[in-house]
Amino acid sequence: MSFATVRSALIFLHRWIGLILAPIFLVIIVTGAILSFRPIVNSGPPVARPGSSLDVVAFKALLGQLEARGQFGAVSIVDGGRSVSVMSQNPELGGRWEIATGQHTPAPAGSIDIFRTAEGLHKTLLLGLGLVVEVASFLMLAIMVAGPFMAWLRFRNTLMGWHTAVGWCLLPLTLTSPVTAVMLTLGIGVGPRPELPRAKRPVSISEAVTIASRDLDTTRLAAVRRFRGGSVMVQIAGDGAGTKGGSFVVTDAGVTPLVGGPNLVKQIHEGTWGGAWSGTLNFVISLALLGLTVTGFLSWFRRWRRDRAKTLAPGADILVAHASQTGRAARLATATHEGLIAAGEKAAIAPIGAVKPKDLARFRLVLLIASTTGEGEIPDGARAVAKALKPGSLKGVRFAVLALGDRTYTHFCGGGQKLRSALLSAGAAEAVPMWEADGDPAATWVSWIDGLRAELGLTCEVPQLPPVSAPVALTVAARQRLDDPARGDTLETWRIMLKGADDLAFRPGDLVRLSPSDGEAPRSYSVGSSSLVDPGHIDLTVRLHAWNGADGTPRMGRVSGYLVREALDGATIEARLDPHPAFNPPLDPAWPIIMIGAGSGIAPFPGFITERRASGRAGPAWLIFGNRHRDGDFLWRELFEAALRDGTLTRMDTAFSRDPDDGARVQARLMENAAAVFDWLAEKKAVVYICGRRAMARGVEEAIADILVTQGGLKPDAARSEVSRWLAEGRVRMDTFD
Ligand SMILES: Cc1cc2nc3c(=O)[nH]c(=O)nc-3n(C[C@H](O)[C@H](O)[C@H](O)COP(=O)(O)O)c2cc1C
Repeated sequence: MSFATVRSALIFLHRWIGLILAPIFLVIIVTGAILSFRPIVNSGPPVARPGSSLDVVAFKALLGQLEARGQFGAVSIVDGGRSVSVMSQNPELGGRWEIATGQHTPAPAGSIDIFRTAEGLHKTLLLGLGLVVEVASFLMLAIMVAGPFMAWLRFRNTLMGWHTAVGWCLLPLTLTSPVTAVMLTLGIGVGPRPELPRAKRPVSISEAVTIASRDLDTTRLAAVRRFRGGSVMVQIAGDGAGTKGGSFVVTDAGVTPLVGGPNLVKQIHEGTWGGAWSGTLNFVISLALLGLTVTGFLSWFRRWRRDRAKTLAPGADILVAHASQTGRAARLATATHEGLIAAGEKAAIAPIGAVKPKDLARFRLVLLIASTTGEGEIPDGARAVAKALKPGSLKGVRFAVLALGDRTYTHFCGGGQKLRSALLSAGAAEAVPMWEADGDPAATWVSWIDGLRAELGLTCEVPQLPPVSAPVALTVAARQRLDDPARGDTLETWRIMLKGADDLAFRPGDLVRLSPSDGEAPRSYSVGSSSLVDPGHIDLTVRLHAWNGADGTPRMGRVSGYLVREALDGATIEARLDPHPAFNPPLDPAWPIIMIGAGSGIAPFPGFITERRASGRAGPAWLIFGNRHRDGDFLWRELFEAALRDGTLTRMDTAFSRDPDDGARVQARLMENAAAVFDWLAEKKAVVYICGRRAMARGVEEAIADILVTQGGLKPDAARSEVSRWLAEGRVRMDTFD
């Protein structure tokens, strides 16, 4: 059995035992805290009554009267021997009695002996449930011992952070209470009980005083109370001058001194071994235990509430799901959902990657709009879905797919096809055949909805769709080589600044799509500027795609070759400007972000920085950039260094894979800074933007999952599905290319 398996079993037990027994733990801990005051309150000098003596005859007469009236459990001599304090539930007996006159001062109405009540609750829950308390002590000890195996000690100012820190740092202290409780239950360290003479019949308190008078100086009587097996315990006070007091057990057969050294385990448990200060220590322990119970419960409750909030619209029976890379499928799904709701259907909407398979199975109909990315691949946020669906898990679910694609790619609508196969393998039934949209999907989408209405009897109002992307004519306004060719093996990369005829609306991360006239696949370039700062210019970072053909002749990518070699200053470029909301920076510039870019994947981030700086209230931002050489291709170096100086960037790390003194890639930089990355992810709730080659993005995704394992204590599977969920929900965003 691996450590991870043991650990997850411990986590499970810790959580569920803690939760189920929380009410009992709370009773035991709170009453323990109250009882810890007993040694503090009672820490005066030991019972001794110098000089005074009790009028035993009058005392016995009073006892006789009291016994005639009813039951009572204990009597103590107070007021220098002039009065007795009687403990009884019966208000006619409880309170003070003057011995000489027999005058009764009842205990104030409603008064309860707080320590006795607390003790009753602490030991038996006041319901005779001593066994439950004993079992709870064992389980409390077990979950406390399991605690440190669940998370390493790290200080974080969160509920769980405090829970872990208190659990770790005060462990030796907090363990004392349950350990001594368990020892007392098991009789460890308790020592043999004194042999007591057997009582033939129970004795009353007054009888016991009479029997005790034969052997003991009862004028120094301090207290008398009922004891085990029908006996009575008598406490005799010392005289403060040599004659010691003591406790004696009285039966009908005679008087036996209660001997035996102090029971250390009991004293530790009760905090009586050092008087007031050991009581105070016990109080601190109780507070720590209380803190652990409350913080543990509250963090579970918060997580439970968060998970519940994530449950898709509970009454819905139709799910409009989307798998979208650049936002089109998501926009169409939103419009579909709005149309269904407007027509009175009960529908929910979600990115399919964010829906758990068991939640998917809840819907009678799933309408999936899925695009394709890469070479016929499923969009990043939905990639995990295909793997997560188990055969047969979607029996009874019907689905319909609208696949978005572009026929200029080899694997037309490959993403939609793969997701369709995954749904079929999971046992879902296809309600209508899959539709495929080429290019702008608006018209196909409308026909698809018509088909759903006709074939499935769905009602759906089709809203007017805004155009997906706008054709624009852009002029090359300026060009600047970003790498340093003098360094040899850098990759030729250019900043190309484009200008529109009019002001344009765009955000960093949007895409400028260029379609070569010869039918080759279109290429999209990330916008590295923001119209919120300068609506007149679009900045691109373009790497020349160059290689040697089979015959050794140098070749160039159609689009990048055109941009870098042919479209010189003043040239006009026909393009489309595609919004890419999935890769725009957060609208709130104060939101923390981590930007990870490698090579020309840095393209959108100059725009992120510029937009956040212009807002005047940029939150924490961390850039991790990788390329070949620090000297040759640290793209946009001046801009980022200036951003570090002015605070727009909080932190910058670089990885130069071909520098002898570095050699690392961005993934390695993440792993080296795992604790900080975890802090940004888990505490700052940073959104992660990853831009670059697909392989790099996958490597970063794995590094993040590793960090959740090493820093967050997740199991590898759980960490991977957490990252998939983040991808689907937009906490981790990718803009990748091959
Ligand atoms: C980088 C990239 C790769 C693409 N690869 C394919 C592909 O292999 N097959 C295909 O049919 N469409 C492909 N497309 C086209 C998209 O699927 C299509 O534009 C779709 O409408 C985008 O929808 P989305 O915004 O929801 O991601 C690709 C688009 C981009 C930007």
